[in-house]
Amino acid sequence: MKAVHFGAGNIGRGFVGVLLHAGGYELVFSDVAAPLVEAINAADSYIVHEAGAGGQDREVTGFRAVNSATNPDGVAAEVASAEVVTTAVGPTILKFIAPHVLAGLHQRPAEAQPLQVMACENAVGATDTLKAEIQGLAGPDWDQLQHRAVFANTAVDRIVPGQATSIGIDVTVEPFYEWAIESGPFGDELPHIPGAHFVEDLGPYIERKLFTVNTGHATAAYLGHAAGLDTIAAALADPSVHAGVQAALEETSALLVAKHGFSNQEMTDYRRTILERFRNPSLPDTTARVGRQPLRKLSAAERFISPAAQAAERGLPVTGLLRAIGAALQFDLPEDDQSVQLQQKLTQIRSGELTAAEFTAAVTGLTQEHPLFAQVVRVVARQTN
Ligand SMILES: NC(=O)c1ccc[n+]([C@@H]2O[C@H](COP(=O)([O-])OP(=O)(O)OC[C@H]3O[C@@H](n4cnc5c(N)ncnc54)[C@H](O)[C@@H]3O)[C@@H](O)[C@H]2O)c1
Ligand SMILES: O=P(O)(O)OC[C@@H](O)[C@@H](O)[C@H](O)[C@H](O)CO
Repeated sequence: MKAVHFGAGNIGRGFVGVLLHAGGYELVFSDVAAPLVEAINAADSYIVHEAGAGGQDREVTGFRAVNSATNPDGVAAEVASAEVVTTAVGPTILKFIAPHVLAGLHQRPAEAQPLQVMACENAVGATDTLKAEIQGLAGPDWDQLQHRAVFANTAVDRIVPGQATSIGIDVTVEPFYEWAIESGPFGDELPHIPGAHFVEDLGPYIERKLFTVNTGHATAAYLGHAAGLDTIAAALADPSVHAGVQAALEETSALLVAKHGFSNQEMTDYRRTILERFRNPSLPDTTARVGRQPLRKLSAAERFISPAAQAAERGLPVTGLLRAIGAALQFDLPEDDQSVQLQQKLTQIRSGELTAAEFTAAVTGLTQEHPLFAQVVRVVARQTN
């Protein structure tokens, strides 16, 4: 059995790769970073260090890497003969993966078992996004190709911070992980991934993950950064940041209870576990990494606006989420392109070239009629006065 995994970065090697290896798949990483591809091909094994209570070292073997920028034909051939394709590249990169999967489907024998495709990104319906990109590129050929693959959405959870270059392709991760995968698309042929759990309805799982782990994480990052703190652990040790994270998460929990029927106790326990994970002293994680790409994080389907919009529609409180959104606007990091773009837009508001309402509509996708719109406009106006 072979799995092609796009994106040999932190979560690719430290989570998806290690579980696919444990499931018995031969691993083919595909990436565009030439030094990384070379380093993977120069190694016979790498170690995933689980840092923290109960953590173990796990060895991954049986892998190689193909550079999709310089060898797209090689990647297509690997996809054509694989059982599984996974991605961990970031939701905005999926459109660049689509041509490679499509080329592989073209070459795949029509009688082969359908390729099992799963995008492992922090986004609702990431595999659907990838499928739509592939289908769009295929055009009329899709009628004939669509039977050659099945597409399942997933929710992945494991904190994998930025890695020290000194450890090569080894990866330091937290011991905790969760991988929930939609079962329906596979019929009786589930992929063999030990530790993953297959669920009929992924909706509650992905929203609970994105609106708790990622909302809490991003709130800690933005409030922490605004307070001049560089690590997530330091941010959570600050009473004001901690209170801000608690407030935002109590609001998203209230939404998840109302929408998906989780119990209050379940959500209290889930939040407690997550805060302990964020504080893991063995896992240095930075406000820069967790806050990366603030424009993505402030977009409509993401960890702040989506839960806040849904809460506002139900008349639930959003004060904590609005404070987090205000802190996100202060994320000013020259090495992060989206932070630079965000600060440029805020400068345009200060100079009168853009209004707070125009900014809110463009960045969050909210319309003027939405019950959250005016509240976000006020936050933006406060940050730019
Ligand atoms: N790190 C985490 O804690 C974590 C946890 C859960 C989910 N995720 C999600 O996993 C995804 C990846 O995050 P990460 O932290 O591993 O990032 P990362 O930057 O460490 O890894 C991304 C990799 O994708 C590669 N890449 C970029 N463009 C590519 C392309 N066109 N083709 C192939 N490879 C390409 C990059 O070179 C890099 O190696 C994101 O969607 C993230 O939200 C991350
Ligand atoms: O990867 P992002 O940029 O969507 O979010 C940053 C972190 O919150 C994220 O990578 C978490 O570490 C991860 O989602 C934990 O499962």
